Amino acid sequence: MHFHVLTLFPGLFEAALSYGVLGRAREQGRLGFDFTDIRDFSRDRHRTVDDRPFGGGPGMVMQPQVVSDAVDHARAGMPEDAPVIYLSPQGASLDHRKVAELAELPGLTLLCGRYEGIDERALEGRVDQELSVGDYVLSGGEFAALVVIDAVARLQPEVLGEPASAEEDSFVEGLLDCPHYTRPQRFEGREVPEVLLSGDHARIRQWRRQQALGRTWERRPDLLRERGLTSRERDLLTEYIRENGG
Ligand SMILES: Nc1nonc1C(=O)N[C@@H]1CC[C@H](O)C1
Repeated sequence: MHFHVLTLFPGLFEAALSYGVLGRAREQGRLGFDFTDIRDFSRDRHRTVDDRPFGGGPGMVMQPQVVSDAVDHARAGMPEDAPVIYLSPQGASLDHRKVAELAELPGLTLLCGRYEGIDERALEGRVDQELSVGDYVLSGGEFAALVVIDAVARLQPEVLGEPASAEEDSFVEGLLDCPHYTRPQRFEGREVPEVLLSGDHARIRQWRRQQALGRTWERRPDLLRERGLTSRERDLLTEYIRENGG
């Protein structure tokens, strides 16, 4: 999968995408990245990219011509059906369903704003989707773009060492993840749940599913309401609630 990032700070991405599974996938050619400095498309000798907002008010707005030309440059090198996505609080909420949808695409062009944002005419003329990583305001779209890249890239085949782990992540089944343990068996007086030491894989699978159901019920009941439960899951959750004094 190929990503083209449009930003005023291309250097910010180099280090962030050089570590862990993403760094390895990049080295192995399983993920491709291009970074374009939006400022390269300014037409004045001061390389200006922003200006004061019409109607007054605080802050600055990114100019439509600079942004539009930068998007055109990026789009020319991307597959036809690679959407241009603008990161902004005004966008649709990024969730697992949206991530899974984006992961099916041949590529993504990610447009990162700064200041108060980008002139609306550039967005109307060049942007396919607006996405928000949360209901708060960041200083730029770059960290939001990194969230999208990480979440989408890890769903690509062979990016994760063990593909199964992507399937078992939180939200894949609309549930939060179960708790995880490693050595030592006893830490500060706390034991690893006996079932995980049993070697009984069917029992372990059931316990993990029950823990995921229970934690989702306790911490994110909204996800359960949205997802619904099979009768088997309902039985597991009922037993969890009984055993955990819910
Ligand atoms: N929340 C978010 N999800 O995606 N992007 C944001 C976000 O806060 N963007 C900033 C708003 C103005 C500045 O230009 C960049």
